[in-house]
Amino acid sequence: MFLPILQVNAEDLPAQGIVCGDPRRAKLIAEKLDNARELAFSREYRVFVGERDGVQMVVASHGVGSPGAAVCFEELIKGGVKTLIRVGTAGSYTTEAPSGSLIVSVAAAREEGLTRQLVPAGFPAVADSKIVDALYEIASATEGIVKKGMTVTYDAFFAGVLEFPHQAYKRAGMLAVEMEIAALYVVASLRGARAGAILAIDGYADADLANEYDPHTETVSRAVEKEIEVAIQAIVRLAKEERE
Ligand SMILES: O=P(O)(O)O[C@H]1O[C@H](CO)[C@@H](O)[C@H]1O
Ligand SMILES: O=c1cc[nH]c(=O)[nH]1
Repeated sequence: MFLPILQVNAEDLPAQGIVCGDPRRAKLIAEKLDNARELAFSREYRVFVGERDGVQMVVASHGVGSPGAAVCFEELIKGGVKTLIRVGTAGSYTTEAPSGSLIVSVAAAREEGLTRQLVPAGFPAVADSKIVDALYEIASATEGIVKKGMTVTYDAFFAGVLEFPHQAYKRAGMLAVEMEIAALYVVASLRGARAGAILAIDGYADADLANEYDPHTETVSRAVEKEIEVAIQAIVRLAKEERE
């Protein structure tokens, strides 16, 4: 089966993989695998396959925002991918998770437009608990701050004239905001796949992003490197558990 948007043959896809927003990050992840090869680079979707410790995995970029990302998730799952981990960046809601921290998302508030076109408002966007456990356990063995909790998926990045709901979500104890996890969790639930996500914090969500956003600092790069390795190891562990 040919997947027309990713421009990939389903036969080339293994049963598990990693997704991320940035096509350059997809290349960075693929470079950490053995026998990596690029399958396609169409629109924002750059797709590689490679392996670690005998476990094959796909690595695909999904771009910025839930609608485009959902197209990637849908086609990967249609192509036979059953386990997906998002490796992303996010703005923090708490001083306990400053820039460079890692967050494992157990569930996401559906503050985006895509999933309301797929499921009723009460449908939860939740991670697979085995993926959460694997990510959290592996990440906790690394140096630095690692937290596990709920995150928010929001469409708008730069503020307009309306208030963002960040203060309310902060008071409700949510950890961070990004733009695609709710889509990933809902699409995975609907299509019978399992998903999880790990995020590198690149600043505070209530900062003036138009002036202060910088995801390219040394601190963030180190956290992204770390979360990539955590996600690869989690994929290997989960695939090996499946085989047993
Ligand atoms: O680093 P990625 O995976 O792109 O994730 C975050 O960064 C982008 C915003 O700059 C959004 O896609 C957001 O979800
Ligand atoms: O969506 C995002 C991603 C990174 N940092 C943010 O503040 N927001």
